[in-house]
Amino acid sequence: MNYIDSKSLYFRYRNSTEDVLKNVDFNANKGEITAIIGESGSGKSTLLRILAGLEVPQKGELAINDRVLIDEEIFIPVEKRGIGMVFQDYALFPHLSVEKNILFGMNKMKKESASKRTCEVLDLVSMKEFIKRYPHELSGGQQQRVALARALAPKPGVILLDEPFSNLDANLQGKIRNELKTILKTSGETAIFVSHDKDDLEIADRVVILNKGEVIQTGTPADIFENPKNEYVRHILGI
Ligand SMILES: Nc1ncnc2c1ncn2[C@@H]1O[C@H](COP(=O)(O)OP(=O)(O)OP(=O)(O)O)[C@@H](O)[C@H]1O
Repeated sequence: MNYIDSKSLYFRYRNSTEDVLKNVDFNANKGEITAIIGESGSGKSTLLRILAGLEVPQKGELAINDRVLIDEEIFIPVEKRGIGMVFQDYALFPHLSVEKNILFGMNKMKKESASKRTCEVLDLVSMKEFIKRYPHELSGGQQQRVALARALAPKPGVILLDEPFSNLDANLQGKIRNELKTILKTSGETAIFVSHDKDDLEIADRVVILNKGEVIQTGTPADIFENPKNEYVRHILGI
């Protein structure tokens, strides 16, 4: 069975008459990086929000590591899923230092272990010397790494990233992309990220292409580049 296993997800926003996700099956293997890619409005962020527990699908099933999070009877809310999240704007607490931002997510852990883990994750993202700084004293790329460290700190098993590269300038994007891959692979987390940029696919083990709320194609980046299913996929890949 897949580490993340979802079946027939349907989702519609409350004030809308249209399904934003239609019959979406989404799977991911343990320790792999999956990219969700598609045009603006195709439902990428909505799918990520459903995996996180921030939105409730009208229909469908979701299990992570054999634990049912959504089915006809069960809905496990966001705070009980233990999933790490990194949002577009990094969402660091501005009034807390880097250290306190990271400790925040480990409030149930013993102080000593939490401090040790904070150093460990800051080391992983090469930000150890910034431990006492505040978010406004960091560049966009550094804030992104702190946000990543915060999400990784409790060892969540699954980490979700919404457009992790979109706020960085083009020069930085390539560098951070490769760093992110190394960090995620070192941590062993199963990672899902949303993107609209085909260049981001180079760090993915698997790709899921969405169009108008439907999964059009899934596979390794090489598979998809070699055998694009239709014109839409070609368009997304820029080929
Ligand atoms: N809160 C909301 N209420 C109603 N409709 C919404 C809401 N949020 C998003 N939508 C609609 O749902 C659809 C999918 O949105 P979503 O944000 O998931 O797309 P996306 O692929 O992530 O887009 P982008 O690349 O622009 O971020 C869009 O048509 C959008 O207008």
